[in-house]
This record gives sequence, structure tokens and C-alpha cells, in this order.
Amino acid sequence: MLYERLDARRKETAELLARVLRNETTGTPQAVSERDAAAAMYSEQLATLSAVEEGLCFGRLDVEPDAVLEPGSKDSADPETPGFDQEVAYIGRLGLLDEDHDYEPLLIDWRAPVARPYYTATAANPDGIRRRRHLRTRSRRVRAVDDEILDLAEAAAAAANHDSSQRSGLTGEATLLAALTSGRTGRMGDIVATIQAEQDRIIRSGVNGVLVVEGGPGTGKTAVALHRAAYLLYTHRRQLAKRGVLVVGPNPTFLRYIEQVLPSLGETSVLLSTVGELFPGLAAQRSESPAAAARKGSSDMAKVLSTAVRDRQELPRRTVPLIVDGETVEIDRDLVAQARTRARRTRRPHNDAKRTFVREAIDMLARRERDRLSREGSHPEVSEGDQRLLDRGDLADIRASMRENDDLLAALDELWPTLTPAQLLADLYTDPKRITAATRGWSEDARALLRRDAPPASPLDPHWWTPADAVLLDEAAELLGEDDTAERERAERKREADEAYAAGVLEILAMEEDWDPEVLRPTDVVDASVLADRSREVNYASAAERAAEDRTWTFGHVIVDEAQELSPMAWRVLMRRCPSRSMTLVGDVAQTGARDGAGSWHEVLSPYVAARWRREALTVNYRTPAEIAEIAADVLAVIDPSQRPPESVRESGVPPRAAAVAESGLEARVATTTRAAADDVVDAEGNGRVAVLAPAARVARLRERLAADHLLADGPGDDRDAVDERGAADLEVAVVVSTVGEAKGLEFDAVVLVDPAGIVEESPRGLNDLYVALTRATRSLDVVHTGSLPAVLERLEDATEG
Ligand SMILES: Nc1ncnc2c1ncn2[C@@H]1O[C@H](COP(=O)(O)OP(=O)(O)OP(=O)(O)O)[C@@H](O)[C@H]1O
Repeated sequence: MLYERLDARRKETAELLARVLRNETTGTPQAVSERDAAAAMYSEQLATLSAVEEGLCFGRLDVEPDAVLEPGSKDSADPETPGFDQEVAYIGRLGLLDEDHDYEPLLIDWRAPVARPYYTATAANPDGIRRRRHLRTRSRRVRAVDDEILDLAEAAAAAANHDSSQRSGLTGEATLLAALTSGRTGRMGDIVATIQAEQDRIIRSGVNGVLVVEGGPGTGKTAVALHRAAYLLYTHRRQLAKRGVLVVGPNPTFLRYIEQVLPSLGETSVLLSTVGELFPGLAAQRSESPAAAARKGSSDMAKVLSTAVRDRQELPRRTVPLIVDGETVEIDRDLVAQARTRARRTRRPHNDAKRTFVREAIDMLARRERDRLSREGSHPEVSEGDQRLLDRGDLADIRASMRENDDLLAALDELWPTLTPAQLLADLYTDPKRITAATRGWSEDARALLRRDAPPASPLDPHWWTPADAVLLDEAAELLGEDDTAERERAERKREADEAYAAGVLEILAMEEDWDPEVLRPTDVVDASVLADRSREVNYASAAERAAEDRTWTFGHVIVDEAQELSPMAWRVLMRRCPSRSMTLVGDVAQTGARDGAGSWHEVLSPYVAARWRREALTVNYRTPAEIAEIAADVLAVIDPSQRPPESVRESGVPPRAAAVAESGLEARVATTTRAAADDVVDAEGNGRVAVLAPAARVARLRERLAADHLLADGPGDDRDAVDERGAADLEVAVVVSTVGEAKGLEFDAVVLVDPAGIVEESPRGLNDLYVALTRATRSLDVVHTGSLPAVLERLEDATEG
């Protein structure tokens, strides 16, 4: 019945969209823009209706006969959702109403306040619910049904019958375990059907202020962050849809891993981005040493860049003589210094303040010129007052002609050049003298980390800039002020894209078969460029799309995942993008890998919100089975003895294994172990993922070896498809070889961990990296090592076979 209703809604919406697109408007800009707005709205609705096909309805609540489900707490209440007074409520991915029967709710959106007991009701606190049913479906078929009776007496009876779900404190345990043990696909899925109570509390927490969500690996931080985005957009649609929601992840591979979650929840107005990608027009691809990235991310860099900008406001070494209107004019140090001081006093960004600099310099030169003229030939017959008036007229003339003098303007331009962020930074990096001048107090070694030999081939060449540079470009843009050349280029590119889109629309319309041959077709009267012009009048783009193109866009809410990885300079970018400080920060300080990443939340947040932030914690580990979590817990105890490891919800029955091999036999051993793991976890449909995690220095050789053994998708040395233009790794393949950094936030059924001692030694936060590596597996862990294991892994010794 629900699917029928869904099909009907889809059909209606598709028809409405078709009608709107076909409609001739009266052609006035207003009529055109109304039509386009309607078209955008129906397209979005259609996208949502298509997105909810899989798992449309996943739950049912049986309500006590007298109970009325009221909207939830004041904080999250949606004033438009009425109380619910039926005995049975179905919960699903979106709300469906029965239009033939007084708009009775047929399906309740999981985010609606009345759906909340589905996630939070317990036998001790049933919230008016008698029974909670979990429906597992595939396509349009029900595959399994799990019931929980939320009645203490009945629950006790069930417990006596060894029904464990009544005791575990987990909501819908059977459905949850089914979800947790299914093979991974390489992409994260949504968890709407099985959100747990502690997660629900965070998802529905109020929108205002900064919320920090802490939790160990596998506690669902990422899942919760994404569901919170969907929840906030649902509950505060009016407030948030206009400015959009930004979700920040640590790297493009991670973003690709999570990118399907929100669309599967019917949400398309969220921008997923790394901090570096927020600088429009650049997807920085170059990699650099962790030491260089840390240096560029340190808060010192704010000062370095502002000094670098001031250094570009120069004083002439000697007086510059110029001929203006046949007269010699001299630009001397003194004059420039005065103009510079006045321009700096405006406290405006460099490119804006330049106007003041030029105006002041020309004004002083013009006065000098006038004084010289009046000294040379004063007018004896004129009174003093009239003389001043005359002078003023002369002064304006002199100024005007100076302002048109190209040589003079060029000379001033050299002293205070208009700069783009890319120019400023590239000039700095490629000139050791400039670096020295801007980095007072730095060691030569630290300076060397900034140095580059040659400038980029084009200003925003993605292969020249690193992600840490992109963050600095943003800072530089703040210091320089907007320069509209980039803006104009962007507008041109947008125009080209609009035209291409319009051409596509026309093509589709032309394919329509039942055009009456007597009637003009759209293609007969408009071409792509005209259509593009028309569609520009209304901005089609969603908030997310517009935000991606605009460096100064501010968001309604910002969610940061793996927030512990962000550098101090990256935090500056994000805080500029969220002046309302409505933010959710999700992370685990024990997993910090970046050298400049967070040591504590207080340290990160106090410059921006002082002590005004709240903290929530997640305590249950849904990913890692107990056998593996035990080993990870030993590592955590060394990193930070005060932290409690999250508790695993299940055991896999597969104890972790370790194999000691000679260096010469390492790669062969990794290959056989990987093959065995893949045979074990990858099923016939291609579900199931294996990761080989190794120190960076070993990755290339291991890739070659596994490729030669046909364990990787590509042949040896052929890594054409390994990353896309954004730098995201391919996640669809069954086996990947990567560093721990690249695997952060991801998960795999089986992990083959190579040379743990090498991982620990590789970086100052090596133990954190080891902790991350140990917590990626949902099923099995194999360790292959040379020499002896690091002391923290002594528990594995027993499992070592020679
Ligand atoms: N309530 C839930 N129902 C089903 N699966 C869940 C639930 N909570 C978490 N999971 C699953 O547990 C796994 C770990 O979740 P997630 O990646 O969000 O954890 P995390 O805390 O971000 O981990 P890390 O710190 O390692 O990045 C995911 O596969 C996620 O889908």
C-alpha cells in the first residue's frame, strides 16, 4: 500500500514537472522565474521520492490504546506536526499522507517528533508504546520482522525465554546485528532503521551553539553526524535551507565514502567538502611531508601571511622621476611612506586599501605640482581668496591628468600591486628573501618547508598546490580583499556551463516525439545561449551549489567530521564560514594523526567560543568485534590512560592473528594472507572489502606485489583509475593497499596490518595511527610483521605463528 502511494506521488510529481517545463510563459522575467522556481521544486521532490525506494518503511509502533504520541521536547518540536492518535504508526524514510481520508498519516518520517519513541522507548520507559517492530525489506519485499515488546511483565517473560534483545539495552538488536555483520560495499550506508538511543539524543540535539560529539572508533560518530544533518534540515528547514549545511571531511576519499548517505535519506542540499576544497576553483592535489603540512597549518601562518602582504606595500629605494604633462614629477620615499601610512590606517584589505594609497599619492604629487606652478608664475592682480579658488580648480585639473597618466599609475602599482591570493603565496614560496622577511624568528629548516622552486603553470594549478596551501589561499584572500578578476572568470565559466545545460534541455525537448508538425518546436525559436540567458534570471542552484562557488558564503550549520585532524589555520576558515557558530564537531582526540591536529577541544575552541560549547559522548562500538577491540584498548591505554575504550556490541568468533616473517618474505606473506582474507569476506555479489594497511614507505611495493598476484583491480604500475580528479581513491574495489592516514574514517570487513612497528615509528603520533589501523575491521584482523611486535601489542604474541 505504501509503495503504491509512493508510485502515485512520483507519477503526479513527474506530470506536474512535465507540465511546468512545457508551459509557455508570458515571457516576462517574473513569469519565467516563477516557472523555473516551480520546475526546480518539482525536480527536487522527484529526486527525494526516487531516493527512498529501498527500505521505504522500516518500522512500526503499536501504541497503547489511550496514549497519544505528542511531538517531542520543546527544543526539537516541529510546530506543524500534530499529536498522533492512531493505534499503529509506520515509520519510514519520508512522510506519506492519505489524501482520500482526511490526510491521515500513512507513513511517518523518522525525523518527526512522533517517531522518536521508535528509537528511544524501552521496557522501563515505554513512552506509550506497546510493541516496536523492525521490518527488514529488500526491494519491495519484507525479508524479516523483529518484534520488541515494551512491557515490563511481557519483557520479563521473554527474558525467561532467553530472548536476549530484551536485556541488551540495544534497540532492535536482531536488525542491528544483521546490519552490522553484512558485508561492506565500500560506501557507507544510512542507519535510520537502527539508530540507538544514545545516538538519537545527539541527532536531535538543538541546533544552536557548538556541540562536540566524542566517541571512540566505530561508535557511529560519522553516521550520527550525517543523520543529524538530515534531521536539522527537516526540523529547521526554513532556517537552514537558504544558507545550507556544510559537512566537512578530512579528505576526498572519505567524502566519497560517505557521499551516498544523505541522498539516500532524501537530502540533497548539503555540501560535502574538505576544508581545502572550500577555496573555489581549486581541488589541490599535491602531497607534501607531514612536517610541511603541519607548519603551514600552524597558527603562526596568520602572522606570516599578514607580514607577507605588508612586505608587498613597498617604499622606493630611490626617488623615481617621471614625466607627466611634459613636467618632471618625483615619487620619493617620503611621499610613498605617507600615502602608505594613510592607506594602512583604513584597516581595509590590501586590494581595497590600494585605492586610498593611489589617491593619497596622487593628491600629494598634485599639490606639489600646484605649489611649484604658483611659485613659478603667481597672479599678481588676483585677490588672495580668488587665488585659492583658482588653485583649487587647478589642483583638480592636475589630479585628473595625473590619474590618467599610465607611467605614474604603473609606478604606483609596482609599489602597491594588486594581488590575487595565488600570486601572493606563489611569490612568497618561490622567493627565499620574501620568506625570510615574513618569518621572523623561524629556523632555516622551518623556512625550507615553505620553499618552492618554480611558480605554478597557471594560477590555480591543482598539481602545484597542496591542501594545506588551499587553506592559506583562503586566509590570503581575507587579507587581500576580493579581487574581481577571478569572479569574472568564474562568471564566464558559469555561463559556459549554463549554455551546455540549456543545450541539453533543448536536446531532450527535441526528442519528444509527439510534437505537432504545425506547431513551432522550442528549438525553432530559442537556441542554447538565449535559453541560458533566461535561466540565469533565477538562480536555479541550491544553496549547496551556490555555496561551493562562493568563498565568502556563510552556512546555516556546519558539521565537521574527524574534527581532531583540522589545523589551527583550517579552523579559522571554518569559523569564518559559520559566524552563527551553529556547529556540530565530531571526533576522537585519540585518533589524531595530523601533527598540528587537536590535542584537546578546549584548545581548539576557546579562541572562538570561549567555554560556550557542549559535549556529548558515544560509548558503544558498532564496528569492531570484541576480540579486536581488546587489542586496540591496550594501545589506547598507552595513548591516554584516562580514556575508556568503547564497548563492542558483538564478538566475531575470529581471534586476531599475527605472523612473524623475515623481511625478504614479507610481501609474499602479505599476498597469501590477503588472498585468504578476500576469499573469506568477499561474496559472490562482490560485497566485502579487504584493506592492507602499511607504513607509507612500503605501500608502493606492496601494491606492485598484490597487483602482480591479481589481487588488486589494476595491473602492476597501472594506477590510472586509482584516484579521480578530486584525489579520491576508488572504493569500489575489493582489496585496497593504503596508509593508515588514507584509511581514517573508513572501514573494511578484513584488515591485513603490515609492519606495525614501522607504523609507530613513522610519525610522532605513530601510536594514534596504530590505534586507527587496529579499529578499521568489522570481522577479521591479520598482522604481518618482521622482527618483534611493538610492546603494546603483546597480547598478540600468543597468536603469533613463526
Ligand atoms: N545504530 C546503528 N545501526 C547500524 N549501524 C551502525 C549504527 N551505528 C553505527 N553503525 C555502523 O558502525 C560503523 C561505524 O560507524 P562510524 O563510521 O560512523 O563510526 P565512527 O565513530 O565515525 O568511527 P571512526 O572514529 O573510526 O571514524 C558503520 O558501519 C556504521 O554504519
